[in-house]
Amino acid sequence: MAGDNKTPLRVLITGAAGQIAYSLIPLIAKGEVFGQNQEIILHLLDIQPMLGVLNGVNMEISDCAFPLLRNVVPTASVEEAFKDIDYAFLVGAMPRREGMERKDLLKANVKIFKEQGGALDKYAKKDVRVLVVGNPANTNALICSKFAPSIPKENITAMTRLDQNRGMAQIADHIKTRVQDVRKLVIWGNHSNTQFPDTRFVEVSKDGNWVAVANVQHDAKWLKESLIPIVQKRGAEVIAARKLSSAMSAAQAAADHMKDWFHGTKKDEWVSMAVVSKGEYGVPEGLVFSFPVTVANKQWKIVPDLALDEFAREKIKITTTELEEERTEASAATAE
Ligand SMILES: NC(=O)c1ccc[n+]([C@@H]2O[C@H](COP(=O)([O-])OP(=O)(O)OC[C@H]3O[C@@H](n4cnc5c(N)ncnc54)[C@H](O)[C@@H]3O)[C@@H](O)[C@H]2O)c1
Ligand SMILES: O=C(O)CC[C@H](O)C(=O)O
Repeated sequence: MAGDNKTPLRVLITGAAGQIAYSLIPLIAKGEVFGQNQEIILHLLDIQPMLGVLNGVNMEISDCAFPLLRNVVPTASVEEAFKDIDYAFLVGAMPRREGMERKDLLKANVKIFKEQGGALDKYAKKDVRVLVVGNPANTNALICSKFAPSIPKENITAMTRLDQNRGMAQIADHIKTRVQDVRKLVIWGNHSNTQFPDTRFVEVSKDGNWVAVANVQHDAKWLKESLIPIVQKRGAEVIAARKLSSAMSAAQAAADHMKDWFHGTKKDEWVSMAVVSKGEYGVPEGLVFSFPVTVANKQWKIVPDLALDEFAREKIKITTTELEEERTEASAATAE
């Protein structure tokens, strides 16, 4: 039976009246993140002017009759939203629209994450695990963590899983296989167009064995050069086509990120998560940077000792520089 013998998890989604939340709520409520035996209490935060819309979303949640959903707390109160939460999806922030620069978002959005960092610190459980989705996600996570000193920095992560999923789907399509037969694509750095989708470790399942992509029929130049800008620019391409930021795929990626953090990664599987750097691979300490990780017992661990060639080092430097610049801008914006 759904939820047997388990205390319900309190799961917060911010930006709950928005596009991404609309796709994310059913994934969580159906047990696709925390499992089919785990009851959930959903905390749904949005801003006061959106409470009418949030009420409509809540009516639809009720009409879905989700067996695992014990309760819903729709609110515009930060205190009520963050109270005793176990997991948080911090989605609520302004998305970029056509014609806007990504940097336009930074000033407005980091202030939200300063406030929500404070709320995590004050109201959430001390072992709360947080995924920041709202852009600029890496730097928002850094700011959130700065204002939540009582929460372990390892517990505040940002999302680059959408970039990983995009890249894996592109590779599967290119070499004409199934996406589940591709693994170990690594996203390094920022969730932005400076990110480095690194295909050097990609493996493909062939006749029941995992083999290096180099050993299967593929176009090496496409894999090394063309895939990178395709993944880097995919978000902008979706905005141009939809006139709205990606939402269904972002929700799926958020669910994938949290599911792997909660349940752990499969043997020999790597996933990309933006996590606090302790200097790994020469990335300055404190930046929230996307690395390949494995997860066990709800703890992520950066995959160690991967060789970086000149090409990789150069790409990692570009995205590192952008994140350092964002950190400086965000610190100034949140000091105001
Ligand atoms: N990391 C990623 O891969 C990724 C992918 C797609 C989108 N995003 C980002 O996710 C964010 C949300 O996108 P969306 O399409 O859902 O946007 P949306 O505009 O549809 O929804 C955002 C919601 O957040 C709410 N909000 C604003 N300020 C808030 C606050 N202080 N507290 C709580 N809620 C607040 C808004 O009222 C709105 O309902 C954007 O910043 C977008 O750029 C990130
Ligand atoms: O604003 C952007 O360029 C990207 C929006 C979103 O993060 C995505 O990757 O789809």
